[in-house]
Amino acid sequence: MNKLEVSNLDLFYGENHALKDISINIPSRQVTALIGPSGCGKSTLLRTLNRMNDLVAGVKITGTVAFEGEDIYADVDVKNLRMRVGMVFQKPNPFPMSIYENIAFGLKAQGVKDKAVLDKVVEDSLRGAALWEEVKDRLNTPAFGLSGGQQQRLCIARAIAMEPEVILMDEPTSALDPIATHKIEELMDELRKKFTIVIVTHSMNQAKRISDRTAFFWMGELVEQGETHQVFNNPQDSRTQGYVSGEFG
Ligand SMILES: Nc1ncnc2c1ncn2[C@@H]1O[C@H](COP(=O)(O)OP(=O)(O)OP(=O)(O)O)[C@@H](O)[C@H]1O
Repeated sequence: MNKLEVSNLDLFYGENHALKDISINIPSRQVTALIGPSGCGKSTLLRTLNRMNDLVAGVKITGTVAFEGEDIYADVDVKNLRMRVGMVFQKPNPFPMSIYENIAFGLKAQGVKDKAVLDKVVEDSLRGAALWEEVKDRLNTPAFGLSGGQQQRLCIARAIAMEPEVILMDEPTSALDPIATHKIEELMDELRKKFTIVIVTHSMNQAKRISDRTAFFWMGELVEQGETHQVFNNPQDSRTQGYVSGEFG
């Protein structure tokens, strides 16, 4: 089943035609990787999936993005959409508060006050992000005291706490060292059991290691998409072939 279906999507930043007639299906509970050279539109596409581009002045979008069959650019509650389609950014961005409060923040904003409920969500989310064991004895200390890799897992835990259906990840490991990157990649195997994941990555090895499907972008076009092993081992388009073999990009 497809969680998201993008059809004939065009996006302009003013005069810049950044996405050209994109159609792509994102299957449930799989990891879909978006790859391609810098500026080809990967992050732009990612941001259209929960309407983050709405925040950019002068953006024009045509085509449809259906989430569970419903067009998210029609009359939808955008706040609710962003809860169901969460996001993890390139640079870890914990809130300037304790580890506990980082996770509890979203629920508290929704009016949840019961300490037992909050405690459980905090623990479950930190376990889900493979961070619990490292932080369980210092939940009330500032999140900024964590390492970069731990901060990124905290941001994943914060996303999980809202029980999203989809998690969008924009180069989530590009600011991390290889060991922290490895931890996040290991975590993906657990996350894909519960969530649909779309990840932008510059690392072809990362896409190969963690994704089920890969889509290759080139100058705003979606050139090729398919099962990851097929896109890397038997690309159909010469531009994909050139990119995955490291000839350019
Ligand atoms: N907020 C914005 N306002 C105007 N133009 C933008 C904005 N964000 C991206 N663009 C332009 O849209 C095009 C696609 O950019 P995008 O960031 O989606 O590419 P990308 O493939 O994610 O690149 P990178 O790998 O470098 O992050 C580029 O020409 C970029 O300059």
